[in-house]
Amino acid sequence: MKIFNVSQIRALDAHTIAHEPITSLDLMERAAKAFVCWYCARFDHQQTVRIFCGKGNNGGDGLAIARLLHHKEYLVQVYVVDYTEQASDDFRANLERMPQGAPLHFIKKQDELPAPAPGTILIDALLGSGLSRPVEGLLAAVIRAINQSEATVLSVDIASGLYADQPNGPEDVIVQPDYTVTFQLPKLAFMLPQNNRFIGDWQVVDIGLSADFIEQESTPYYFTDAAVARALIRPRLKFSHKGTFGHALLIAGSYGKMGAALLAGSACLRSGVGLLTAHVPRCGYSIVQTYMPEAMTQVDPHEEIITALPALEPYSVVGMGPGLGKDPQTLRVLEALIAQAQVPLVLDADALNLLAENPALLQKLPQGTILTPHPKEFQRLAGDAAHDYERLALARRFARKYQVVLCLKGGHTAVVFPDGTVHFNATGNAGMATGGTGDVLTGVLTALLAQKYPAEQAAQLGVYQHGAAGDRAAEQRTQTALIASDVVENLGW
Ligand SMILES: NC(=O)C1=CN([C@@H]2O[C@H](COP(=O)(O)OP(=O)(O)OC[C@H]3O[C@@H](n4cnc5c(N)ncnc54)[C@H](O)[C@@H]3O)[C@@H](O)[C@H]2O)[C@@H](O)CC1
Ligand SMILES: [K+]
Repeated sequence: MKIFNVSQIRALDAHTIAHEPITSLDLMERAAKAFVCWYCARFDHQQTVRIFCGKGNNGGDGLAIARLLHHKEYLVQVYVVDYTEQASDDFRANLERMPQGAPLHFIKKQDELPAPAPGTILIDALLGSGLSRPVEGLLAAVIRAINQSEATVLSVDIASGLYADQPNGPEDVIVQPDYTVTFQLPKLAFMLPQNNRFIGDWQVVDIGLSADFIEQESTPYYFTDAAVARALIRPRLKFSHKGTFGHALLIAGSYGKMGAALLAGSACLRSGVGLLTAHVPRCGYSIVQTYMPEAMTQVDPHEEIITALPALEPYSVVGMGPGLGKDPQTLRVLEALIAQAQVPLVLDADALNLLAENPALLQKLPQGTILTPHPKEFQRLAGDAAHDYERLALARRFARKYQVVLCLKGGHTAVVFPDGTVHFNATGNAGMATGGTGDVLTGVLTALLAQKYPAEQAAQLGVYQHGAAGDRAAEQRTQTALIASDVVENLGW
């Protein structure tokens, strides 16, 4: 799925209106119906709905939603926030369509706001993607009141006050919804952690905007949902043998951190690899042999850390990083690996920290390398960013410059390709913010590269499946109780 900026969204609306063709008013009606369909599947007639409308097209949506819910005999109260003389044509048209007897109120001053009523649902249709400046005055007062109420808050298209494709200021007044129901395509703002409070649980509803336009319009931003991920999966053919699925080498672990090697190794085994060899310090020998009988174990000469690179000939991919530590001898191994590898690499955790401390190595990374930093590791690699939009720009430059695939881990992990395109991931949950889940991801990616998935697709599919396994694990155990080995147990596609 593509993610468009605001001017592309406007062009998409205009193209649909001109070429379907459809009037903008009918398109608004379609959007309102899609919202109402989503709403009626979740909320019953008992709950009063208060709909707050601005005077642009987002407000027009709100009026149309109010009319449709009123006809369905929901208990609707409509509040038009009358902060300006100007109003969009489709807002006016929907105001005229408002049925006689529908409870319609105009708010011109803050003291005309309704008193909070527990148990109501608030629909926020004040401002949508047309936001062009910080919210002030009466609108800001209404947004503050919405945020202070204890009601369930639903934003139409996007939270009022939130920019769809650029950073807000720290003082901006923005609705904090429980849900955002957005039209046709997700917005870039939904992908970024800094907007956490202003998104809620977001859902896309289809309003039939031009598929041709969406297909042809180019964008650097994409969303990897179930359909995209499914299309990436390669079937395991009947006459395949273990050689078909590659032989992975995993260099991981140190004294006290063998768990990281086990998590990465077991995830690799559960992700379809043909053969796995784990290269671990001597202290890890019986640990690995006992916990992962399916893996072969190669021991390092050193008791506690990795100090030697094994011969690379047998392997179709090398994963390095989980639980390594940053000993200078381990750095030598990373240098040798980067110099000698003729196969793709997955570098994670301390391998990334070693890279950050020795940036000359970045230039030498082999084609098809995948790096999997969390935000702190990325900061060490690429430097500071003032906000998430800047971090994203930094990530795109970094991936282009070093021709690597970057998995910037987070709520919607950003998989950045060497061409600078960004593929945000749909799956995963906050239960996965716990030690070891990153090691699991390293194992999954290593297995996919072993199976000859190109690095871009390995990263996109691996990140998706890792998150999907985490979602299944959270369903079984709750997010609170989820641990990294539950993610391994739930891998599989
Ligand atoms: N164009 C279309 O065909 C469709 C538009 N739709 C809706 O239309 C929305 C976009 O509508 P608009 O472009 O009319 O814009 P909005 O409804 O988001 O905003 C209305 C107007 O408010 C003004 N404004 C911007 N920032 C402001 C601020 N901080 N304080 C006060 N006023 C401010 C601007 O002049 C803007 O045009 C979408 O989010 C969506 O909800 C949907 O009906 C689907 C179809
Ligand atoms: K809104």
